Amino acid sequence: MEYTVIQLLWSSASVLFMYYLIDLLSIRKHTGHPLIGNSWKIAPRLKLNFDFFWDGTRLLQEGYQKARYKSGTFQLVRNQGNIVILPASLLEELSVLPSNVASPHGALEHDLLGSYTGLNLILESRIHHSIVQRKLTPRLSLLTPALEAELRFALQESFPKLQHDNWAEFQPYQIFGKISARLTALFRTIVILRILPQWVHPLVSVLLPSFWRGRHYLQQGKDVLEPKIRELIQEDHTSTPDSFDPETSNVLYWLTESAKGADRDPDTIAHIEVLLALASVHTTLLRMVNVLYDITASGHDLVEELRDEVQTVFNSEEAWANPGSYDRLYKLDSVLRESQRMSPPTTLGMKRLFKEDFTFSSGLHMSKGTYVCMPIFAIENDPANTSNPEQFDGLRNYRARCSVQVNKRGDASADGKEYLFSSPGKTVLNFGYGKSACPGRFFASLIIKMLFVKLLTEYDFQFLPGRGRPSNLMAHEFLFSWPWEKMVVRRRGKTVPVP
Ligand code: HEM
Repeated sequence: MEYTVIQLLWSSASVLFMYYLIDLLSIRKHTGHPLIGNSWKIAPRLKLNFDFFWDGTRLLQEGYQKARYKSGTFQLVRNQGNIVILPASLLEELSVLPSNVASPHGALEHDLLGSYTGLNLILESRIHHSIVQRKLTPRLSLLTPALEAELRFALQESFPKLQHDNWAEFQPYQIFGKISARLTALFRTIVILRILPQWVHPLVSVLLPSFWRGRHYLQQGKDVLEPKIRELIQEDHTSTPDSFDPETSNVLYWLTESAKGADRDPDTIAHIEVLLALASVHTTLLRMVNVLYDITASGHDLVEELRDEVQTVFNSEEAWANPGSYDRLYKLDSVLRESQRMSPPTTLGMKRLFKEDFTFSSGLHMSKGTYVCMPIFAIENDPANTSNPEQFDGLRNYRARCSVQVNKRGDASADGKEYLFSSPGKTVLNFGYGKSACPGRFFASLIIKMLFVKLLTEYDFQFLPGRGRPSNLMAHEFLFSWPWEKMVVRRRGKTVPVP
């Protein structure tokens, strides 16, 4: 009996040792790209993954600084496999590679642990991208009045008992994220699973409450949406592109209308609708919370400057009736972009999975199956690209935009558009770059501005006594705001008449 136990222990130890050796070999699989953060040469993947989880931003900065003067690439280790970080000089070439060579969705599915979170559907369908690009964005001005009404209602519900001059505690994340709170359960599953080795995912995922909550919300979403989708499929409607109809101007309607072939199925359409909410809600919520923190931390002068801008732009009933007025809030737009520079949803971007071998024009070779990305936070916050990067300067982009207009007066194309929140640039990659850049960025820009027009004109905000700007939390490359952080708010006495 004792002999059997010892034998069992030896066998288990041998299996673990073999696993460790194989793992160690696989860690060094992309020769030619230096491993960053690997002070201990025989560190197991679990430790290297944990280092990245805990200290990712610093490791990426370190790799970026070292790589700039060497081959330009470096490598980090995750449980899901190694990632190769490419230099910014390859941006143009990478961004035009077709998805059968370097797939953004292959990388995203890999990243978000698709099979455990239900996000693998993005690989099978492209409809979520085209809906936002072709149906939502062209209709933004038609949708603006309805969005304003929705926002007014939501704010009334959230801050119901505020009196002028009475400060009240509130939780920005909870209020801004009422609708999104349920879906963040999917994100929690991703973060927890990514700490653990890949082979334990099938077991651990089913033990995570967030996994079941995510599944439950996905199922709940589907249960609510499916009967309506079935009805829409049967009725075979077409929406009117140039007028707003509260019944038909919505994503569900557009999805049903556009879905063809295998996509034209209630389960698939409902799944896509829920995933779209996930793509949009978490990212916009993070921006709303962080812009409020950044504006409050900047102090009275910035707040007043933004209020003056709102007053100047929305100076008449016609201005309020014109959805394009939000596009003229250049100072607020600048704050949004600056806030996203300092606290982006992720510090890595331009993620691609190579589907076949490929050699860049520089001679850099990528073998099939290589996961690549760019250190977008490190690139944007390099002093060579942004002066005083550690300082939040809300009007930085506004001034840059104005100076382009002044210096290139007479050149109609020099409108400084490249400094707008929704404009990706070679060193500003938070929305991606090129043809696969986020199609929802114009919508995000509009709704965040709408919210801040209301907040700035109708409310005053402060941090709790003795507290400064709340810090964000980082896990791997992802940024999170503490959901229960509190601030104080009061209703303003004198307000711009907001409809
Ligand atoms: C501040 C808010 C947002 C940020 C920072 C953001 C960021 C991103 C990024 C980095 C990508 C990947 C681009 C690439 O592969 O190069 C992306 C894709 C996408 N985003 Fe956004 N996004 C935001 C808001 C939204 C909103 C509001 C919507 C929907 C209305 C949306 C819908 C999408 C869709 C459909 C994709 C494409 C996914 C795919 O191709 O599979 N996003 N976004």
